Amino acid sequence: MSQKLTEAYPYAFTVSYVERARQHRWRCSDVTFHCSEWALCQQWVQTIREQLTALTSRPKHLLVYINPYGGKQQGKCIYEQKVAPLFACASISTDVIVTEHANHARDHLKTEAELKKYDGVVCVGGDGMFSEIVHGLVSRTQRDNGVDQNSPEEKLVPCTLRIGIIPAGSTDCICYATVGINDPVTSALHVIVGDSQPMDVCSVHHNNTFLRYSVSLLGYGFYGDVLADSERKRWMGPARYDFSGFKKFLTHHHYEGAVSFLPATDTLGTPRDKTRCRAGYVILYAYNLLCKYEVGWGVVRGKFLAINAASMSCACPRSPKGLSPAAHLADGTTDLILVRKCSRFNFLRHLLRHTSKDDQFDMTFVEVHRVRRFRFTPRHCQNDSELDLRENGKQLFSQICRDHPACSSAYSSWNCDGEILPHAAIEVGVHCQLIKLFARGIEEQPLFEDLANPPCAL
Ligand SMILES: Nc1ncnc2c1ncn2[C@@H]1O[C@H](COP(=O)(O)OP(=O)(O)OP(=O)(O)O)[C@@H](O)[C@H]1O
Repeated sequence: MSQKLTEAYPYAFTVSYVERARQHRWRCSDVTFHCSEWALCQQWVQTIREQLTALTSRPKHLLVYINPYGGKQQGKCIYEQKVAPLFACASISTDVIVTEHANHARDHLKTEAELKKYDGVVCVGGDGMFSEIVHGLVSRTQRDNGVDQNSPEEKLVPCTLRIGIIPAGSTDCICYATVGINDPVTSALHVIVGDSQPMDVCSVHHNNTFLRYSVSLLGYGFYGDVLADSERKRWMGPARYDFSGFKKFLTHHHYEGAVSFLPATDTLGTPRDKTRCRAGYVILYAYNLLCKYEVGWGVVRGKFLAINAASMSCACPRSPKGLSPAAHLADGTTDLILVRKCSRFNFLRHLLRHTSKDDQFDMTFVEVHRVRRFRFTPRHCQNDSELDLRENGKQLFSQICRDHPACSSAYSSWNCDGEILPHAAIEVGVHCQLIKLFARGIEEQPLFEDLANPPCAL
């Protein structure tokens, strides 16, 4: 500003606001206003502050957990350099806990954390860290409300606190699927403006015992085998996923069993829709309303190369379409994808379609159902007690099975959001909108960005 103007307008204040950049990235920008009178300047500042304070959706106190070992071990640095200054600028106060061991955040949330003090919980880390927060928060909410998590039929109580993810992991799939990019500044800005994205959570039980929650992928067969194999090759770093994927593709194991499922009604669309779950997608009908239209359980028996349940698209930078491109984040359903035994060539065609425009479900050996609940029972050894694949029993059991001609590779493992489950026989129920994220879903890229997206002050 020229000196003349500065003399005429000596008082100034600066407003920080969110600006949209390319590929769903958000950035913080500033604009400075100049006034001729001090009183007028003060009036503006006070009015803007009052308006911002009146926005109840914006968090004022946050509990932050940082995993210092996630991804490239940059969590602490990312938070301190990129996120903390933005929270300070937006007058958000924080209590920060740097985790000291795995499950530190989960256990702290479950038992000690004074949740009433906060408007939300933020995790700085990857999908594993997010899963810890979900388990801690959901378990705590059920305990506080006297709900028994071990009962598969129990209706779980939704969590009131929203969860923010500051991506600092290796894959950051959940962040990618709910924001459209894994960028710490963008995620921090979604927290600051108080976005809210509800999300479904699947509960996984075995024999009336709670095992885990899942928000993205439950995979038996191919994806379970790849995870189990890659866990034994941690020393290889991220390359282990490619190595184990290739190895398991060549091994080409199939698994026999029965999948029973409760289909969702067609009012919720189908997994083969061309529409995608985007920001602003609203569930028009409450879960209870839909229940009375449910048809009965279906059963599919056979030999499967893969059984996958995708509660979200599972899109990530490696597979931009994801496992189930039309899956919704918060409609109370999961997309059950059954890949029957087929030739290696056909399985490869199916896998390759995840990276192309072609429909990966348009193949005779693939079927997909949008469901609310499902169960899987492996063909061999259907007695539940025999299905305990916990480490101690696993070696002995697989030895017995290998010795039995019909039982060679009878069991795979379930990959539950990147964790291996100890049982093959499981029962899964989807809990509609059990948690909320500081996100808004992936925004459509508008044709005329300036008109469609008015700026939003911090
Ligand atoms: N202080 C800690 N020391 C060791 N492990 C930790 C600590 N804090 C958290 N963890 C565990 O580290 C695991 C991996 O962390 P995180 O998800 O943040 O990173 P990542 O695995 O690199 O990323 P992604 O899950 O996106 O692939 C989590 O399962 C979490 O339980």
